Amino acid sequence: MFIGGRPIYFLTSHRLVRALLTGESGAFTRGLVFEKAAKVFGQGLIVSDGEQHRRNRRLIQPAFQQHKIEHYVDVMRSVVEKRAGTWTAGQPLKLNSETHETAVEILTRTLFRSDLADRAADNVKRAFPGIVAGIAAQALYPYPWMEKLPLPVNRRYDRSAARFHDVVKAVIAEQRKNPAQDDSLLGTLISARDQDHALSEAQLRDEAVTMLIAGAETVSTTLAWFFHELAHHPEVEQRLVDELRTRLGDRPISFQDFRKLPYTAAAINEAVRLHHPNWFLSRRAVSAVTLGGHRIPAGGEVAFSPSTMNRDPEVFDHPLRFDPDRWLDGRTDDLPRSAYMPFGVGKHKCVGDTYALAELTVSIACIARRWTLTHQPGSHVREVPWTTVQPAGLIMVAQPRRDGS
Ligand code: HEM
Repeated sequence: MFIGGRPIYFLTSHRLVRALLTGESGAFTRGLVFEKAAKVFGQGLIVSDGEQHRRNRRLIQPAFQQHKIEHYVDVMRSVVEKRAGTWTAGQPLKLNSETHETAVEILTRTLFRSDLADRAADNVKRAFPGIVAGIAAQALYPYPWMEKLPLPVNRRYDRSAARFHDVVKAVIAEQRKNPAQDDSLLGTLISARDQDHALSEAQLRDEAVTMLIAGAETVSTTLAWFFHELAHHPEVEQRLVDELRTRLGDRPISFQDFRKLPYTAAAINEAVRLHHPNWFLSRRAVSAVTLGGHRIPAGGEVAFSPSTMNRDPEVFDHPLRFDPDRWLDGRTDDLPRSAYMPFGVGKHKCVGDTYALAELTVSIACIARRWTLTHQPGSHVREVPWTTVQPAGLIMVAQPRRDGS
């Protein structure tokens, strides 16, 4: 395929994608998609490469250790319960907006110190739409000079990115004054040291912005698709709610409960498979390389689509069917390692994978025990590839769940 006259080598084989991501096939850097987003991500993990990436990744990883996630789970639960507590019976909900606002709120409240999170959350939410539209539009421009045109989408992107950076910078300055006793994600990044190397102020800003954007878009769309599927599969919903009720009773969910919820975990895994948020990821060849029998020149762009790979009929039977049991009844036990890589592999594997699964589990447990969500009559849901694959037109109606239903 071609974008802006530039050839893109599109991989459809999961084995080749694994070889690409693990470096087995030769050396690759981040490539087109990520470079386009550097205006907002700066040199954050998702954009950087080489020694800088390796060093920063080592410093950032501890912020996602289990004991940290256990603490974030309490924050996640209180945010979701508060948000779902504002819904009223029969209220139509633009579900993707609901899940997005909730995800942004969770990220700001886990990332920033609690006394600074409120103001930051409001400003971050306001800047988000302009950033998301800007990233998506500029990634699709056929020619780089189009980014400089005074188009409304470009101007709004610049303004929103500047606002986003200012908010994050102000919080960092505040939190750096008093790093002791700071158990927020940013606090962990501020205190992180590796042979006396610490993250600079600009690096802290880039990493915080990266977490906010990479973390909110992915989880929120997955969650919206999850409830879309649940509404179409009442038998799955019933088993899920039964499991949540039997294993949790009326008590609030904690990190320790996760392993007691195998059916919930399988349903989440199935939603991530069927509705993977990333439809287009890329790399660039450092030097000429042969991949799947094709020669890719130095500088050649190579792309792949997790959304499409996860629907490969050679890997998954009835790939378009939402079927959590496929993860429980042995059908997927012998999949090759490369066949299902929802969080990627290799040095750029998702740093927030455990965080993401925790957030999905907590959100589902809090919402599904309290509400039944059904599609608003007449609503027509479509997949729209944007920064993630969006569920356009997803309007759902909330009804309080009755005992036994
Ligand atoms: C359902 C949720 C999520 C999915 C499916 C997902 C998926 C992925 C994938 C496939 C990659 C690798 C991209 C590549 O190789 O080019 C990635 C990277 C990344 N993700 Fe996630 N992600 C999710 C949630 C999150 C969350 C919640 C955060 C942060 C709190 C996060 C932060 C990142 C970062 C920073 C990277 C870049 C890591 C690096 O390059 O070292 N993600 N994610």
